[in-house]
Amino acid sequence: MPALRHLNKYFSKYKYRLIIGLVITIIARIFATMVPTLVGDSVDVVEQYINKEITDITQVKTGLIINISLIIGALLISALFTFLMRQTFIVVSRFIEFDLKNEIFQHYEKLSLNFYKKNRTGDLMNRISEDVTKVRMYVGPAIMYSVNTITLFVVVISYMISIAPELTLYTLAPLPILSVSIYKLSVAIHKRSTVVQEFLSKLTTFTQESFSGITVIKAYGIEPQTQKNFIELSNKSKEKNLDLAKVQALFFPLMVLLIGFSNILVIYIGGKQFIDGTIKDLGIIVEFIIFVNMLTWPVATVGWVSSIIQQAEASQVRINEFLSQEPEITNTVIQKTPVRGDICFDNVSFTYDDTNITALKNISFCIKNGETIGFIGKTGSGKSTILDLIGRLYDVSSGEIRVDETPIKDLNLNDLRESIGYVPQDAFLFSDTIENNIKFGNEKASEKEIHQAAKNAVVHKNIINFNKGYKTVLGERGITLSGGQKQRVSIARAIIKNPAILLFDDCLSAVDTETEEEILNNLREISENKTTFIVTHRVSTAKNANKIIVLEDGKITQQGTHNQLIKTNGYYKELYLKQLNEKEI
Ligand SMILES: Nc1ncnc2c1ncn2[C@@H]1O[C@H](COP(=O)(O)OP(=O)(O)OP(=O)(O)O)[C@@H](O)[C@H]1O
Repeated sequence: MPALRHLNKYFSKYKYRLIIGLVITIIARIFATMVPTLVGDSVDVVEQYINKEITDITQVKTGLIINISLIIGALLISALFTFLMRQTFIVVSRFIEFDLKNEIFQHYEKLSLNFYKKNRTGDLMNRISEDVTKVRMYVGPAIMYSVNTITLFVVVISYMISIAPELTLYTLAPLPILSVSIYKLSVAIHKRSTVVQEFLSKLTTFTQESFSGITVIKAYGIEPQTQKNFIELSNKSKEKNLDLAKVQALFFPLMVLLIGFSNILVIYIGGKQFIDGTIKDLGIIVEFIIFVNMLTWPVATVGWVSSIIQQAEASQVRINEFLSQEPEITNTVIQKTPVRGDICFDNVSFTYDDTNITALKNISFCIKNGETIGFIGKTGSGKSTILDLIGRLYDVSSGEIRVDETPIKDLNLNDLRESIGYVPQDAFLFSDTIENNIKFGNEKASEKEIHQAAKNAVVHKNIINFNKGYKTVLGERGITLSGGQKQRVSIARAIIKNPAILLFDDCLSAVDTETEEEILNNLREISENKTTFIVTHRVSTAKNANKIIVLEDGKITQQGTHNQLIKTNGYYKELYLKQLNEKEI
C-alpha cells in the first residue's frame, strides 16, 4: 500500500491518541472475554448441583449471584471501554480527515490555472470529498476493527486453546470461509456502489444544470424533453441501486449461516467430547458457543477491512496524483518587493499550452505609475491575455515583463498580486452579502470606505434601494444582480483595495454610456497615483488613456493617444466613426 504511506505523517502526529486507543481496546476486550468464562462457571455450578456434587442450594444461589454480578460488572466496563475506543480511533480519523482536506485544498490553491483547465471541477471536488471519506474509513474504522480483531483473537483463541485445543480447531475452522466470503461480497458491493455513485453524480449534475438553466428550458418550452431525459437517467440509476441491494442483502444471511454452522459444530463436536469424557464440564460448550459468536463479527470485519483498505489505497493514489503536481508559477523571492507600478513589456510572446494558440506576438510597450493605458481590438486579439501576464497567472513564452525595472519573475509573487486590483471580464461574485463581496478586496475596510468605493463605482444608489442594502445576500439563496450591477460591484471591490495597479478587463461593457462616463470620471481621480490598464471594445472607454494600443491577432497594429489615432487610418478610426454614428442614431 505505497500510496497510503502518505498518511504516516498524520499517524505520527496523533501517535499518543492512537497508543491510548490501543490500550483501551485491549482493556475492553479482556473484560468482554471474561463474560463467557463466567457464564461457563455458572453452568458448571448448576451442573454440579444436578450431579449432587453440591447439595446446598444456598451455595448454588450465592455462586450464581456472584457470577451474575461479575458478568454485569465486566459487561459495563467492557461497554465503557468500547465507547472510549470509538471515541479515540474515530475522533483521530476525523482529525486526519480534516488535516488531509486542508492539505488538498491548500495545494489546489497553489496550483496554476493550467491545472484547473486540465481537470474538471467535479474531479477536483470528488478527490477532496469522496476520496478523503474513503481514506478516512481506513484511518478510522479499518484500524479500529483491526486492532479490535487482533486483540480479541489473541486473548480469546489463546484462552480457548488452553481449555480445549481440539474443540478450538473445529470451532474456528469455518471462520476463514466467512472472512473470504465477506471479502468477496465487500468487493462486489464496492463495485456496484461505485456505479450507483456515478449515476448519482450524473443525476445531480443533470438536475443542477436543469435548475441553473431553467430560464432557457422554459423559454424554449423543452420541459417535456427534460422530464423524459430525467426519467431515463433515474430509471438507470434505480436499476443500479437494485443490483446493489441484491448483493447487500446477502451480507447478513451469509454471516448468520456461517455462525449457525460454527455453533452446530461446537455443539456436535463438544457434545461428543463431553460424552467420551475429553471435556469434563458442560460449561465449556456454553463458553465456546459464546466465544464463536464473539469472534464472528471480528472475522467478518477482516474481509470488510481488506476491501476498505483497497478502496482507500485507490483513493489515496488519486489524491497523491494531485498533491504531487507542482505549481507552474511559484514564488521564489522571500524578501518583500513593494510595487510602484512602472510596467514594461519587452518583446513579449505568449502561447497557451493547452490550445497551442499564440495569443501574443512580440508585444512591447511601457507605462509609468500614474498613467492609464487602453487596449482595444477585435475579440480574441489577446487583450485579456496581457492582463493575465501582469498578474503572473501565466509566465511569458519569450521576451520579458519588467515591473519597476525588475523582471517580473524576480518579484515576490504575493507582493505583486497584492498590488493588483483586477476586474475580470465575467464579474464573479460570491454567494455572500454585497458588503462582503466588496470587502473581499480589503478585509479591514470600514463601512464608510465600502460606501465610498461603491459610490465611485456608481452602484451605491442601486445597493441602498435593495431592502437589506449592503447586507443583501447575492447568489443562489439571494438576489441576482443585473450584468451592469455585477460589473460595478466588482469595480468597487478593486477600488477598495487601493492597489498600485488596476486592471479593468472589458468591465464596463454592460453599463450604459452615461454611467460609464461617470465611473471613468471617478476613476480619473482614484487612479492618479496608480497604473491603470483598461481593456475595452468601446472607444469611449479608452479615449482618455495616456496611450491606446490596438491589437490584432496578438500583434500591436497601432498605438498613440486618442487624438493621434482618430487622425490615422486604421481599426481605431473606423471603430471611432462607427461608434460615433451609433451614438448619433
Ligand atoms: N485560458 C485559455 N486557454 C487557451 N487559450 C486561450 C485562453 N484564453 C484565451 N485563449 C485564446 O487566446 C487568444 C486571445 O484571447 P484573449 O482572451 O486574450 O482575447 P481578448 O482580446 O481578450 O478577447 P475578448 O475581447 O473576446 O475578450 C484567443 O484566440 C483565445 O481563444
